Amino acid sequence: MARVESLTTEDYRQSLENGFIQLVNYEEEFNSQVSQFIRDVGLYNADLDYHVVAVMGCQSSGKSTLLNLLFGTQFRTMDANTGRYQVTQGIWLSKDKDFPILVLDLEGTDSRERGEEAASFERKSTLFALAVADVLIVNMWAQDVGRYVAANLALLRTVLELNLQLFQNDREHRKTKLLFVLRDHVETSLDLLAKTIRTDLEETWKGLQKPSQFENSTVENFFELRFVSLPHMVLKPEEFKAAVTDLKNQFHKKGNSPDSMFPESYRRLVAADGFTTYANNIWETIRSNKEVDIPSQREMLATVRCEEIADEVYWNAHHKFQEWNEILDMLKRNSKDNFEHLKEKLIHDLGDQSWQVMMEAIDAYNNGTKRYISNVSEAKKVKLQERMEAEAKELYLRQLSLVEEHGLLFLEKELEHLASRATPWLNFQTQVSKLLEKVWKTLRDIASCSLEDAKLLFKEVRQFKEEEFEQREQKLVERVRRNVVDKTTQLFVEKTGAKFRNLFIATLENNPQDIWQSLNRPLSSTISESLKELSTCLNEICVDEDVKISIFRNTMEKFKEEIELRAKDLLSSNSVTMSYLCRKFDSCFRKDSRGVPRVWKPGDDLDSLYLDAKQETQSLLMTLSEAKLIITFEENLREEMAIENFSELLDSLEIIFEIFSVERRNALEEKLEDYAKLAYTEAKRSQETIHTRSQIPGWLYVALFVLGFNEMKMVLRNPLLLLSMLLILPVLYILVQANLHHMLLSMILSKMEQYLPESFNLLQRRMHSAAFMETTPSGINLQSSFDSPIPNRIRGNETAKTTGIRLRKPNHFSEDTVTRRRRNSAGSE
Ligand SMILES: Nc1nc2c(ncn2[C@@H]2O[C@H](COP(=O)(O)OP(=O)(O)OP(=O)(O)O)[C@@H](O)[C@H]2O)c(=O)[nH]1
Repeated sequence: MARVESLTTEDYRQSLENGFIQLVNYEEEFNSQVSQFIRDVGLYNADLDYHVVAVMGCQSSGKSTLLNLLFGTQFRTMDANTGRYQVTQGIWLSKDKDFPILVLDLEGTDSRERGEEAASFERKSTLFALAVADVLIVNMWAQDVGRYVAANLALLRTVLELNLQLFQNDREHRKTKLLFVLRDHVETSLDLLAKTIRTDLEETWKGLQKPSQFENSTVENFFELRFVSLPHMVLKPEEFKAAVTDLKNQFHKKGNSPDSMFPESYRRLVAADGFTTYANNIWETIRSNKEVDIPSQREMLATVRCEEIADEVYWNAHHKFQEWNEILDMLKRNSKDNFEHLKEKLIHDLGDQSWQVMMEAIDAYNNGTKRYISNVSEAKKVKLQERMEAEAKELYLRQLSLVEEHGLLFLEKELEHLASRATPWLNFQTQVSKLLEKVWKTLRDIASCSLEDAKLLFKEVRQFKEEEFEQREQKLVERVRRNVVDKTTQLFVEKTGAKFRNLFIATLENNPQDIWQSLNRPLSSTISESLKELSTCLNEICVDEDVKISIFRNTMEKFKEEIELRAKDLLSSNSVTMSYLCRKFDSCFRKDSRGVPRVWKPGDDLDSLYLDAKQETQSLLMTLSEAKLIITFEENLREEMAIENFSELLDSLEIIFEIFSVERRNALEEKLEDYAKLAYTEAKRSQETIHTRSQIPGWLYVALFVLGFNEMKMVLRNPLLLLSMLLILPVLYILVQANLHHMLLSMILSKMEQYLPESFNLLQRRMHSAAFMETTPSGINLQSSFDSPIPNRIRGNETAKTTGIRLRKPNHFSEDTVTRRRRNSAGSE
């Protein structure tokens, strides 16, 4: 892990204001804010269009002063009045005031402050400067040249040695410009000084142990040597200034001229945005005393930077994907939205748009990584593309899933609505096709891409989702179709059951004895009709042929069950069953062969009729106990139902089931027995009553006439009563002529049966009372042997006057006597 330092915000702000920042501090830590500094000084996007200059030399040799003058930087310099001391510690970074030049100010090589560590830091900082800088300024006092100052010779040896180590594996052999700036130049010609330094360098180079491939190489193979002298800054300030200006101009000269300070071939090929990473890696390698391998460092840089750039462009794309994801989240949350609304809110052309976002990211990546090792950047690009594609596919799939889920919900709701209709089969398949078309259209519209690349990218996802939707949609439709089939079948079963019930009731009423045989034909035609209609409905529901056959099979079974259920239900109540049995018994016993109610005459053979009727009724009970129906189908029915291939399906259908258990049948028989006995008793009594009526003596009629004479007179005198009599008498006459008077009489008598004895008692009482009455003008004397007549009362006299009858009641006439006589009268009857 790299050791890094980080400035406080205030320190960083101050650094930025000053225009320089400490790249490596005294403790050899790399500053993590260098990258931000490069951004803030506007060099981050310079790509390769920038240069790096580093200066090295002895402490307090005017390095910072020179850099400030050449590049307009503001490195701190020593104040001569306070004595010589180390100003620059570590490595400092600044940028040319006007040009894309990064300037590195290195700590003095012979630092007193560092003591024994100075040599070590000198090697590290030199190695670092050689690795990153196109131009390395070697700052020397002119008078030290050729004087074999130990510090200078050591410095040159270090430079050569480290450069060899650094670039030994670099096939490109990027040269470094070594610019010797000879300060306080006074007398010796520059050429002579330069020659001296060159000789020193060559000698040192010869003395170096070189790898075999560089055995015959020279210093010039690795360095371009350039020499500049500056006059004494204090003694010849004007000349110094002019020389500095001249040098400054050389640094700022544009183009690739031979005298240019920054030839193209010297570039370190590190894009500005990767400088910090590169510099950090180099420094960390140096600091940890590992061998710095420039090619691998470049590869490492490419790896790091390509990854950084890939990340950067990925996040840009990701943010766009995220925006779309949020739209989908919102749509998912608002699941109440109906399907039409959903379609409006969905992201249209998501496939194309995602592809464009990815392409923009790839373009940005290509642009950002074009300066890095191509195989590294290509490898990273593949990964970036895969990452974005995965996200785009997920997003695309999410949207299709949303359409799928909402589409299925919509379909389910609409299909349930179709199924819930009173006639669910009606246009079922047509409606289903319309609904499916609607959902499929939305799905396809949303999935569609116009860009060929996008089509290709999302092809698999689209296929997967369409297949999944197809399966789910089919499952749903089949489920609802099954419901509709069940409902339709049930409706037909119930309809057929209801028809059977009516037929059953009608047959029970009319022809109960042959009930099952009588039902066969109408029931066969009812079932055939139902099957035909069901077949038509199934066609509307669009049921497969083989499914249809199984539906017919099931329906036949259901028909059987329904018929059994209906028949049992109809006869489930004993009272209902008894009503049919009683009716049967009555039709045999109480009615004659023409169905006319019998009037029991004395000569009728009640016993035989009773036994026959009972047998007939028991036979009906036996018939009703077990249903035996045989349904036969017409030949052309299979053809009409288009199931010719299933000849066995519409063979005759036998429906056999038990209606009454043995226990229930026994119970019914008992009830029937009771009913028959009662009917027999009634009939017997009725027969006896009629027999009694035929024995009424003739004098009774005379008595009735005499007693009713006054009433007759009253009728004849009253026009209203007379008119009523005139209406009633013809009716009575017709009844007598039609021989219905017996029946009427029988009915009246049977109803009045209980009152007859009382009537006779009353009549006898009247007759006895008549014995106490005076003889009427008509000459009839009803006076009896009673001794004491009833005392005349005003009301009695009045009544006698009105009716012409005078009532006389004996004193000893008591209730006991009436009762005794009623009993006698009833006994004689
Ligand atoms: N004689 C002379 N003095 C100079 C020249 N340039 C700078 N100085 C002075 O030398 C002293 C040191 O200058 P700096 O620029 O701080 O030297 P430095 O090499 O950067 O010092 P460190 O960073 O401490 O290594 C200052 O007092 C400068 O004024 C020059 O060309 N000639």
